[in-house]
Amino acid sequence: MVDKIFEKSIKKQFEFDEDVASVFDDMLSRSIPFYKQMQELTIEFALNYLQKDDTVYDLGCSTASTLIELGKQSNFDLNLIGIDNSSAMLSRASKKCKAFGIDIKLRNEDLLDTSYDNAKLVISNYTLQFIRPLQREKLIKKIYDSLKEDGIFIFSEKVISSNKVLNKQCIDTYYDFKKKQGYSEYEIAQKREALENVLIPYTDDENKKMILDAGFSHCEVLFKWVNFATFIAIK
Ligand SMILES: C[S@@+](CC[C@H](N)C(=O)[O-])C[C@H]1O[C@@H](n2cnc3c(N)ncnc32)[C@H](O)[C@@H]1O
Ligand SMILES: O=C(O)C(=O)C[C@]1(C(=O)O)C=C[C@@H](O)C=C1
Repeated sequence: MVDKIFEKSIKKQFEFDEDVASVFDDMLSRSIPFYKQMQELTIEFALNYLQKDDTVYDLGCSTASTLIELGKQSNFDLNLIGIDNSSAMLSRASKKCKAFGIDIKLRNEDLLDTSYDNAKLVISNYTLQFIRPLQREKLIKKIYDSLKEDGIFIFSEKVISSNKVLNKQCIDTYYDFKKKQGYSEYEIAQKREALENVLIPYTDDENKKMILDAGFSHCEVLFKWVNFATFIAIK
């Protein structure tokens, strides 16, 4: 279904409810520049590290697109686990898993309250930005602790620049991208307002610092378009 959520006046903050879930795949493909390419890179790099029966978590898996694609592209069995606290997202994820015949354990849990064990790889694309900063640091530590010794964490985030002028240019360029994807100025403004204080982006350096502070030995940017970045961290 086509994303028309912000065509009408919205009075509440952004949430991953039934309305958003029903258009989510279209929303992501039109709101995140190079979303498909970022997902392909996530999978390509994931497969560099994975072996038969490894455990992979996708934190904030939404409709399970990434795990389904990973399951399709892997030549061996993996223990795939998707976690999300939106039942609307997970009911779509479950239908897609059945349709594609991919075995994924879907867990309806809050990322902050659950535990992850024996992970070889943790993926979290465009989800940490929705976790409050103090909780976010704790979550990263939990991810670090859950990873095996040679574990990998791949994550993507909307980012900001610490240079005010450049930051404004990045936001303008992003809104031009959205206009080219068919979103009106009104829809863009409405969504910006709904996301205020809900989506809290860090700079690239803040993301890297948070990762290294948690104990990871290495972190770098794998892919970046203006204000959207994919990082890889090595335990
Ligand atoms: C932008 S979407 C992620 C997109 C997805 N990773 C992908 O690449 O298709 C963010 C997801 O995180 C979930 N989420 C946000 N906060 C959460 C939390 N505290 N616990 C569990 N899931 C959460 C939302 O329900 C939503 O499905
Ligand atoms: O549309 C925006 O302004 C965005 O920031 C895109 C974004 C994201 O980065 O997660 C915001 C909310 C939706 O989950 C989909 C995409």
